[in-house]
Amino acid sequence: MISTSHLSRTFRAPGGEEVRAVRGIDLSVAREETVAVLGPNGAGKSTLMRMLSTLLPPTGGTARVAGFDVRTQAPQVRERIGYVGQGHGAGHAQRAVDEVVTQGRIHGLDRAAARARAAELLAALGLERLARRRTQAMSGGQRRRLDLAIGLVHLPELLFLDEPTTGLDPQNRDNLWEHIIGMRRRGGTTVVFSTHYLEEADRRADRIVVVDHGRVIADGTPAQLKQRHAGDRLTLETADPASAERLRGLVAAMDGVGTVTRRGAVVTGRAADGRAALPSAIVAARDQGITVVAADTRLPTLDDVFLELTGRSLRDVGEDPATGAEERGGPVTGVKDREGPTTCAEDREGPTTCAEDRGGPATGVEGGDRVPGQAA
Ligand SMILES: Nc1ncnc2c1ncn2[C@@H]1O[C@H](COP(=O)(O)OP(=O)(O)OP(=O)(O)O)[C@@H](O)[C@H]1O
Repeated sequence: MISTSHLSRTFRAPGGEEVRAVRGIDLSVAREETVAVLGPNGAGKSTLMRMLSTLLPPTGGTARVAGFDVRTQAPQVRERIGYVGQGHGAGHAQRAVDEVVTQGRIHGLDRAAARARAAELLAALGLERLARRRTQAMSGGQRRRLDLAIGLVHLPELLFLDEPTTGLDPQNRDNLWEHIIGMRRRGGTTVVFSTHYLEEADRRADRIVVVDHGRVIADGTPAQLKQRHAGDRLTLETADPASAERLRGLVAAMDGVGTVTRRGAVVTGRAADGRAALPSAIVAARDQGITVVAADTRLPTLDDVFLELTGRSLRDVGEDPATGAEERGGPVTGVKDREGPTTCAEDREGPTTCAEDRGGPATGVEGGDRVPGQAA
């Protein structure tokens, strides 16, 4: 469904400085796969997805999406994909339901089908009661859900979702995923999404691609990545820091154990097989007269993988999914500052013309992050 070769994108910042946002990515995604793209802020995730969605022309390499070249066959690609970016896709003045119906009509649905589909989506995303509200009077989280309805209206073969659940409360996250899973089941939709919520990637993705500094640094199923890059976690607690320091030395010398650290009276380490290493560590401690007061081994999490790969924890840059974000009110769903001013003449029924100040001319709705009139 997606195949890229050395795909690259370099931006030229106003001072002439080159920003190599994506540096030669080779990626393939099979039909019906759900792939999460993870990476720290500024890693190149959005740039990659925007190139694959034809919103941004690559400056190097090639990409084929749904069988077509993103550079030379953009209209064919657009007919087959849905893209929900980080900016708002909805306009300002229309009522929510009309936004979705209009987009459905652009994609070739007749009025009745577009209305039926809009009603289904608004219900699935918890917007039923807001269907007649004007978008400018909706909260950030409500608009985010409307953006998703707009991106899903034409049942695309391939769906790109750039941080789709940022700004949604836990219930709406679940509603959204239930809807996506239903689409997948019914129509075999392929899904590529980025997220800062590792737990979401772990739970929803068949495969995870970790991007950093514009390159793919890991690619595999969640289980493979945990196995390859993290190893089991060992934790042993002693009665005091001095004995913990002695225990740290013992554990570090054990076969199949690495990265052993101590904090206070607690020693932690990585083990290829935690269940085998834990009893050995306890026996080694006992033989040296060290009392272990608590011991534990657990499977690695994606956070461990991420830390191992990038030296950073995604918890530092993402938000806690459990807290929900609608009430926070921050511009989590807005277009990022660095996008700078984008001039777009938006004509909802016709083609959209945009001039992107830094990235050269684009044919997409840059500011609104909507793939324009695919089926027009
Ligand atoms: N239009 C632009 N002009 C100049 N630099 C840009 C532009 N768009 C993106 N960049 C730069 O390219 C790099 C990759 O940005 P990108 O938005 O792809 O990262 P990301 O992984 O999606 O980050 P985030 O998690 O914060 O959304 C960053 O250094 C960013 O500042």
